[in-house]
Amino acid sequence: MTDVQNIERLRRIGWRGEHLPSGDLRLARVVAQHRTGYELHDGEQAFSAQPAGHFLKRGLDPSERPAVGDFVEVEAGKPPHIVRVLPRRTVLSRAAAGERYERQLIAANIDYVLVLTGLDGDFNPARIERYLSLTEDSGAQPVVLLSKLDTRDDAEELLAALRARLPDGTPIHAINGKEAASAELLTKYLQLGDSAVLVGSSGAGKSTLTNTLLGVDKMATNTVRLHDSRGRHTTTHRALLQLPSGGCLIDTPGMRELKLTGEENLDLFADIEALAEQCRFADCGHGSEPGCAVQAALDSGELTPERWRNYLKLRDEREDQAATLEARLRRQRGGRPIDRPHSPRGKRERE
Ligand SMILES: Nc1nc2c(ncn2[C@@H]2O[C@H](COP(=O)(O)OP(=O)(O)OP(=O)(O)O)[C@@H](O)[C@H]2O)c(=O)[nH]1
Ligand SMILES: [Zn+2]
Repeated sequence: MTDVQNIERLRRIGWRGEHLPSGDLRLARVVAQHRTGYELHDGEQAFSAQPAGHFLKRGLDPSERPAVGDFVEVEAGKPPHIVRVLPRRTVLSRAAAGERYERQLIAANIDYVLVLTGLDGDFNPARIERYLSLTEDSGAQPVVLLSKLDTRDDAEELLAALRARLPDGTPIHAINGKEAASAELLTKYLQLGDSAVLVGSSGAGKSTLTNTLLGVDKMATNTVRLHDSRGRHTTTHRALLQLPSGGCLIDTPGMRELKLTGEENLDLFADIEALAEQCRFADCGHGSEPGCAVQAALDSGELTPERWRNYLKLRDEREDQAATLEARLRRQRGGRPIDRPHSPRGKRERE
């Protein structure tokens, strides 16, 4: 049973609701997801749990299953069972890699998405924009982190270029993830009751930074290892850790593919969309049409070709994904998938 005291402890690991579970149910947070089940924490102790049968139903949208960061109701038993996922404050998701369209939850109930990129060969502003587009609908605040500040002398220039490229007000911090003093400035995002998820490609320095923030080599020594049926090691999928500063940090494994879900607005590129609105032709292809505002901005240098290319790439991907999502939803509703009608092309002059 979860009582008022337990609620206070849960607040220390990010719980914001007023909800008290009924009867014998207990409230807990999902801290890790393994192939064989979940690891939960109730603010006092960790314990393992299995999802109730209804979460395993075929065809269930994966986003309806418990994910790291979720607050869940648990029924006592051996093992305990997760019976309900409580409404999420925020949620970060992506489309899973692979043929089939599937929305995959990265983390739930997070306040900040820490987008980590190394200032070494990993540095790639287009990838940062991709991460920021995914973050846009999450409800959480993105924070851009650049690690490996110690590895280059021209970091200031890279930073200035990135600041100019990203929307005003996007927090950007460059750090040496190996040094506590350098990572210290991140504790403002990691106070008691705060939750943050750390994302970035493999090798960006996520584990290094996590260890530095923990102050001990916890990831290396405390990584839960499970044997799968073939006897190989499988490490935890994702894990939520409480840091000395009080906040909870969700570390994610490097994600090779980060597809948009199709629901993004691409707010990051609102200025480009506004530009395109000013072209003489409503359906301007932004090639060699007369009166093209995009070409004019490219010519004047107001818009850089890299940013324009990345916008087109993300926009096309979003559109493809949105069409796939629509078809999938239609199939789920029992209807036949219908191709989206193509809009008639041809030049129409704006009124
Ligand atoms: N010089 C320097 N090296 C760093 C820094 N951060 C990480 N590294 C190094 O970069 C390499 C990769 O770091 P990891 O922390 O393992 O990267 P990761 O993001 O956890 O990678 P995955 O576990 O594959 O997702 C390691 O050799 C780290 O020592 C930094 O700020 N400065
Ligand atoms: Zn145009």
